[in-house]
Amino acid sequence: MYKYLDKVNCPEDIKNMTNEELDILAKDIRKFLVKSVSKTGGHLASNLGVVELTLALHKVFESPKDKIVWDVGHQSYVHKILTGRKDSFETLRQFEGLSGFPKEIESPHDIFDTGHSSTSISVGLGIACARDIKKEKFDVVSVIGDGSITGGMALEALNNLGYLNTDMIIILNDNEMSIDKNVGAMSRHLSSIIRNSTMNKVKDEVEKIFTVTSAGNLIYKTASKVKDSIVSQFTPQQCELFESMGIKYYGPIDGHNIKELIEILNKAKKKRGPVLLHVITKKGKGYKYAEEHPDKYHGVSKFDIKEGIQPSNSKSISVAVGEKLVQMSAKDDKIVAITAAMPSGTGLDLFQRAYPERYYDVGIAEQHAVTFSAGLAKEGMKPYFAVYSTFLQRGYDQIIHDVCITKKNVTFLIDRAGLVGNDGETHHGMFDLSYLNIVPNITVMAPKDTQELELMLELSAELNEPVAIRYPRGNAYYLNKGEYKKIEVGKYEIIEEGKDIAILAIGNMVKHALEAKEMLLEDNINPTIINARFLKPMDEKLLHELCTKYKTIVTIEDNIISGGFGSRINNFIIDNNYNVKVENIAVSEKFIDHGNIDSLYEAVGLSSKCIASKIKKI
Ligand SMILES: Cc1ncc(C[n+]2csc(CCOP(=O)(O)OP(=O)(O)O)c2C)c(N)n1
Ligand SMILES: CC(=O)[C@@H](O)[C@H](O)COP(=O)(O)O
Ligand SMILES: [Mg+2]
Repeated sequence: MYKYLDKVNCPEDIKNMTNEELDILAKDIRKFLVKSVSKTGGHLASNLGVVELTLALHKVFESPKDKIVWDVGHQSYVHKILTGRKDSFETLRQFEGLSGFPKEIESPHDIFDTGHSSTSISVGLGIACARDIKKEKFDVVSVIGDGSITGGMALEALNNLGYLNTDMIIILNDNEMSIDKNVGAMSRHLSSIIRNSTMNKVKDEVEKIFTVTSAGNLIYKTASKVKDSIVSQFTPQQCELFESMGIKYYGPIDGHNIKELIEILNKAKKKRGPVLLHVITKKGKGYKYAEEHPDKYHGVSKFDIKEGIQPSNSKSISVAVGEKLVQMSAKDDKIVAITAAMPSGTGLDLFQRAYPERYYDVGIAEQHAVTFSAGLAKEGMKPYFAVYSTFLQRGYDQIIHDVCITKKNVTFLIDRAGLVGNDGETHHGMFDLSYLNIVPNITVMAPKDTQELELMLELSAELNEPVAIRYPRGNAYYLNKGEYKKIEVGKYEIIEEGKDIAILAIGNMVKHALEAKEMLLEDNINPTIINARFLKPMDEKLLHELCTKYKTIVTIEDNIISGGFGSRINNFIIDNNYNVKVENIAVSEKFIDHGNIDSLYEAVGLSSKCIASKIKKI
């Protein structure tokens, strides 16, 4: 099956391989990646794009003495294959299996845990500065994509790096893609460099002349000589973007030419001060479907290699949100939609197609997205910022400072709220109920199912204040339980009457509570099930009734236990001196690993079975 891959178990195994052997190994690795990820799911296109780059890095540098820091880290599978973890790939992103991101606990070669984008230059600079204080000698390389470098943190780090003039190398892996097509002025500038580069110009001339005359050899040597000038003289090319910050720019460099990469990296090692290598790669390289659709093959579930990803007939909650927002926008031309580089993930790609003039993809820039939305609201627009819960953490100060203090009319569509599963601790949206609980002036709601989510979207359109609607990752689902009519702010819903115990479940935990009730009925326990639609404002009237009528109150939330929905109910009970027993069922105060969502719910005690057994114990 593989010519060389079976002999490679650590970076030392490739040190003496020739470029031709490395090219064959690259083919092996691509075959392995497609085969393995098609079985487990994971990030495919980004990894296919960095095979030669990763081989060259491990050929030239001595990891882990030299530090290679991967930005986001979704493209670190090749790095993991080369550093002794090839045989664990069938456990990729599974519960207690290999992580899909760099993990310090997994290998000394994983220098720093990543998952959120744009952190690698800050990390690299910190490591390099510590190295210099300790007067140690090793190289620091941060590998960052053209999408991730648009993140504010990366620009802050570049500014500081140029100022400190620290010895470190930045590899800008430019495939002109974020998850979807990359956006922004930086991306446009970098693409213009690629288009105008001598590398491409020479290539075009050679191809043009080569096809016209038979003097191919002569012209071919000329071309390689010109291309070599970037490599041999290693003179920084003009790129104001970085040079103006004191960062020496070299590029564009062919990110699939191992020979060129190794030569350039060896030269970069010898340079003093900050060096940026602009490496051009193709996202999805080597697998036809991924080359043609790098966005669809960015993050994949299991698929058939021959057929490729087949369209699924189930609709995601995000698509339902996108459809509803499009529908609402037909009647309200003040609605504008904002995403931070996640149009397809949040369903806003539907909005972009319907109302391109009222749609903004700001790049991987959540802080900017929040305050940009506040600016839009200032002038009477009705901005909807759709963002994953975990990534909204990046814009937390902006939520307080720019939206809530002056009650700007911004609605946050918080997608991937709660545990997300295979992406693990850097991606679980398990803090938003807590981090919003303490912010004044914002209404926070969570629907029991997708139909109620649409009703909440309709309600948000009538409100003129900060609003957040949080909903989980996954396919649209419909409980057909309880009522589905216009929602009143702060009103919970009694879904099923019972006795002795009142269960207040919020958001997707209503479904788990109803399933748990089915199990409890077998033990003659018949709890009342309340759909606590709002983290805040609370339904105080109903809470007073519940605390008078029931001896035990149970709260359930797909969120960390500290400071979330349950703690809000606890405060109500304490503040009103009710003598009721309270049980908060939530994610305990620790970070939760990756794994499929059902095994995680089981592990943290949020599965309906765990809920039922906890309530039985009460
Ligand atoms: C703060 C943050 N926002 C959004 C994401 C989601 N995300 C993961 S990878 C990615 C695109 C990264 O593009 P690029 O850096 O160019 O890497 P490529 O996949 O093209 O190699 C995005 C937006 C994230 N990981 N972190
Ligand atoms: C690496 C990254 O942050 C994204 O690719 C993320 O993994 C997408 O998550 P979903 O699969 O939930 O859209
Ligand atoms: Mg990219």
